[in-house]
Amino acid sequence: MLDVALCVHFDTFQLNIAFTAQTGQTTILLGESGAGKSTVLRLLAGLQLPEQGHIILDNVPYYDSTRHIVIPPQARPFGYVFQDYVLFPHLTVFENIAFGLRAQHLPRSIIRQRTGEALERVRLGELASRLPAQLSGGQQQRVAIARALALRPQLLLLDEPLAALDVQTRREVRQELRQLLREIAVTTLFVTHHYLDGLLFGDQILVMDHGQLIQQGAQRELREYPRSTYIAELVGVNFLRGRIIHYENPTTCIIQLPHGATGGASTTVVATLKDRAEMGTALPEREQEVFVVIDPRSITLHQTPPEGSARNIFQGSIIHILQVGTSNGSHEGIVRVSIQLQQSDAPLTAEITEASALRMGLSEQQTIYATFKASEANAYL
Ligand SMILES: Nc1ncnc2c1ncn2[C@@H]1O[C@H](COP(=O)(O)OP(=O)(O)OP(=O)(O)O)[C@@H](O)[C@H]1O
Repeated sequence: MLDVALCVHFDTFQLNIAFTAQTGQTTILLGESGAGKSTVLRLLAGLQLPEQGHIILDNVPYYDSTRHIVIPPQARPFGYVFQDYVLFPHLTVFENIAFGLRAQHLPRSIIRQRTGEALERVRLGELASRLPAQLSGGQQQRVAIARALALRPQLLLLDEPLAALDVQTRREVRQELRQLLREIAVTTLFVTHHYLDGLLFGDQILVMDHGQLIQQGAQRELREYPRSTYIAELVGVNFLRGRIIHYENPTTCIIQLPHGATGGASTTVVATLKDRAEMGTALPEREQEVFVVIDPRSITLHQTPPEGSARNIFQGSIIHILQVGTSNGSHEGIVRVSIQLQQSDAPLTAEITEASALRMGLSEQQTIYATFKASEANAYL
């Protein structure tokens, strides 16, 4: 197991993070630029020293402030793949990969064997004598990974491994990398600001903001129970906060949304306490603050005041309409329609098919009604 606790500060930036990861698991470190993700990798690699904490991998301490243990970077069995790969331009692919092994003064036969293995592992055997400038971005990334793997690391640190690639290559390399990480089964910490990477790679996702861990869990937990607007935006769901003012029955409650900063009138949402309905968890007190999540696919749009069974009806105007590709398993185009609600400051986003958007003739600034059922609004503590 990897057991990490790190504390450091620079001027006004304070980093404070603790987590564990199972051996062989990939952990995604997700956060905006400046959240402190690369600092965590540098601290782990020993390129920077924390002020306090510990780094313990499979019961071996590499840093422990209370026991005064500081193992230097070169003695840590950690492979580090930098964001821009940092390949030596004058060395061939083979020599780039062999570099770390040569630095360890290993016998030539061992260097040849391990470099060969790493080349095969990333399927670059045929390009061994090329220079980095003669490789595509995706191939350069594989050289950087092979260089780390040749050292047989027990922990792999990947800093935004897909960031330097264009969109198309990124898509292809993402799949390749996923396969590779599965095959090598080395404990991996994968830094990214792309939620999609988290979805594909992460056994667990750690979300960082301003040097702190703001949520931790599997992707499903983040999507179903986001604990901040930032996470909800990353995973693409609607997120509201409010107070329970009334219970209609033990699982359905009415939630008062706060008055918005720009003076929007407060309003209410009828929601379901999903955990209570499914797992019988305790009933939150009245006046208790809760979060509410609504999947954008559960929101229906209407041009005129709707009639029907939906308990939640909001009027608003369309802020923007965004094409987001096709839905799973179908070739139908999907659009996300963001609405500024009249009754509240919270925006609401609906995901509908392109065909329905066209049929309704949706355009920005247009007045629209959004509805969703109480059973589609999930409230949780
Ligand atoms: N050695 C240092 N001295 C002073 N400030 C630093 C140092 N290293 C990092 N910082 C600051 O710490 C904060 C976190 O930086 P870090 O590079 O870890 O963020 P990040 O989440 O990896 O962002 P990005 O994705 O842009 O690389 C930033 O505000 C940065 O300016």
